Amino acid sequence: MHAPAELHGSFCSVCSKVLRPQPSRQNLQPRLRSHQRRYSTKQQRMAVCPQAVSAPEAPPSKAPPAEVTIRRRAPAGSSTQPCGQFTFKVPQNDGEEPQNKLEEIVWYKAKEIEDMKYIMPTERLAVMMKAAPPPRDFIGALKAKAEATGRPALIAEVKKASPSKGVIQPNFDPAKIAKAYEAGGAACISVLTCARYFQGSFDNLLAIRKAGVNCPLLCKEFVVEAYQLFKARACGADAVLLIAAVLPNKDLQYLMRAARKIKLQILLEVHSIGELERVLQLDLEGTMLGINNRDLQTFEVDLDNSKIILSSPAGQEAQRRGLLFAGESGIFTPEHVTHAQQAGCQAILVGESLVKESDQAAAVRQLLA
Ligand SMILES: O=C(O)c1ccccc1NCC(=O)[C@H](O)[C@H](O)COP(=O)(O)O
Repeated sequence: MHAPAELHGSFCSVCSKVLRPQPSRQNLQPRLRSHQRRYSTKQQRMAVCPQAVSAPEAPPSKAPPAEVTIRRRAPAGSSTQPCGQFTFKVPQNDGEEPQNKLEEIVWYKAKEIEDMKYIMPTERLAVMMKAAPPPRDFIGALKAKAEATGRPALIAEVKKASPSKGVIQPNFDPAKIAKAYEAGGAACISVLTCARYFQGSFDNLLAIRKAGVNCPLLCKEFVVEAYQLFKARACGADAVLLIAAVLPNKDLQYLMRAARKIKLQILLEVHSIGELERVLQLDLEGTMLGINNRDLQTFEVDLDNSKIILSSPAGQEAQRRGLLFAGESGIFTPEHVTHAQQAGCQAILVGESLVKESDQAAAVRQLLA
């Protein structure tokens, strides 16, 4: 099978976007601005992207709302990267340390994706994707459950370990856990696929889908490239997580379009008002929003985060537009579920409090009581 037309072409090794040959000066501006955001000095930008040498500086945009910036790391190895008609010089940032855990994870992803592509080139993945079972309506399942029960619908997470808690469930059988969640009344299942930081895997996604779990599946990954979307769909995912703190709007827009092409729905995660304001500028078709109560830099959980964000003008605007919200992280009790509901969430995403129990079906029933 051929990848969708838009996905043909070479990826820029610096910003992971598809590069089209000979862009006009006008089309160059958004990409330039994205590089300018990532590399603070002109000197750094020129080292990274030769286009920046010949093109004029982008005009300063309106002051952005305060939000987390995760820097993208250049691939290790050669100082030049061939990329279609272009050759990019990449900074040799050996010895530079990530500023926080999220940045560390995102930097590691570049290397991980390189290895994944070596093991399974995109062409083979495309064949596997074609053979995958048809996608199910993730957002529809949440809406239907919330309407039927009058309570937030549950996305129950298959999560063995996390950077903040270490191993949460040593007795980890992903398909068994997913079946228990379904039996307990979960509307959807989230599957962490990140191996290094969560001891997850894409094989877990595949195993859960093959075990006959009917709930739609979310691939919980730190997506920075379209390759990961193909992998998610090939392994039976119905939706995929995109994190606003990790991706600037240009990258989000591109990945969202790529996801729609392969019929993956999107859970777009924000954790600040600034991020919500920013993502509301995007085309959000086939997308629901998640509000993470966990600060992904400090790991601190504040259940009021959903309320603060949803009661802001941007939160009100999103609700007027009929967008579905999930409250994520730190939900342990039925009172916490009510708290999320009162904040305006029609769904909740819960991992630790359910997965650590030996009877996960009972844990789901108790949480939703
Ligand atoms: O869970 C973490 O420690 C973590 C650290 C860094 C980035 C992401 C992290 N978690 C991903 C999630 O968003 C949670 O797994 C999910 O919201 C469920 O949270 P919880 O119910 O608190 O397990």
